[in-house]
Amino acid sequence: MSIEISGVNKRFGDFVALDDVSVSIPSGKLTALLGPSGGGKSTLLRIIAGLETADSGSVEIEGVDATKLPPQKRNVGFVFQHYAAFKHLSVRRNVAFGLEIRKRPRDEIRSRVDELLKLVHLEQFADRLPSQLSGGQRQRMALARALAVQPTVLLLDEPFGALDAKVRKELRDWLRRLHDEVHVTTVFVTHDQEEALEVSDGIVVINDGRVEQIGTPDDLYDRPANDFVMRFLGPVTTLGGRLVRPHDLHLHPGPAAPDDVTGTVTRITRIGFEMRLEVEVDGTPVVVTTTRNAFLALGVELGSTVVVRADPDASTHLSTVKPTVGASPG
Ligand SMILES: Nc1ncnc2c1ncn2[C@@H]1O[C@H](COP(=O)(O)OP(=O)(O)OP(=O)(O)O)[C@@H](O)[C@H]1O
Repeated sequence: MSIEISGVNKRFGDFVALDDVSVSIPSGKLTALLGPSGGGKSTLLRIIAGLETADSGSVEIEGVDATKLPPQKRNVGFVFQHYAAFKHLSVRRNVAFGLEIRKRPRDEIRSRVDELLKLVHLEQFADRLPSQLSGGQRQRMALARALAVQPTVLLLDEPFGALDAKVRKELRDWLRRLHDEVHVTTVFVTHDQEEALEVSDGIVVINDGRVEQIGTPDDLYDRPANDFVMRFLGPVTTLGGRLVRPHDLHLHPGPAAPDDVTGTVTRITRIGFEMRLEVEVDGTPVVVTTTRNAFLALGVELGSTVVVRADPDASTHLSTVKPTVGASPG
């Protein structure tokens, strides 16, 4: 294990930001800290970086007790959402900065920076100023700069948070490919479940200062530990007091077997290749998503009576809150 966080507590005044957090983050992997805003993700990342100190507990990085080490002695690279570049320095000089202050030989700096600019696909922009780059290019420059000094650990705090959806998605694919090339232990903070599911090897779900679950994207999606994780990781709907994913529900034309749940189709929406149907069951709307072909084969329309059945392999959770209209999130 590369980063061992044990029993970390952090308060800001009376407010408990982290409550007895213990997490093992494996070497060479891309790990997401995922959770809602204010849950404590950034605080945990900053404690790993040494930018914040824990009230109690310890942080070990590659076998070294880093709990009391200042940030510069932890050998971590850091990239924030709003990256502070040196405005008057070229992209090349920005990337070279860490190597220059470490007084590395000029030739070494040049070849290392060339290599990094190639890695982040910014070779042709080496002589531009940061202001002449797009937001996505600037974040790539920030990553190159953080990687320049060969950190043991790369820490990214919502690195693509300020970018528009399309660029975010491109950069997320790019980060995954970059990681497959360099394999540096990387921890990144995100509140976007899709980003975490798509990019990471492992996910730590953090909410209200506590770890809700740790696992692979598949573990979390298919076997959520509780209804919070189930809700946070993808769309859910409620059927018979249990949370279930709308795509794990199937509709069948009647008549029903004795145990079947029947309802009336009250809404039909087409979302791209998918169909989203609301079926009112005992006065509560249940959301079912299906493919367009399956929908057409079913031959239902508004007002049709249908049977709603959950896939026998579906993961479900007892709902601890009152059913709400529609699926959430997404
Ligand atoms: N320096 C500070 N002083 C006081 N409160 C703080 C400080 N830093 C963070 N907090 C509080 O601690 C809580 C956790 O903040 P943190 O930034 O870790 O959350 P987060 O999960 O990263 O959320 P976000 O995605 O919004 O950044 C928040 O309620 C925040 O207001």
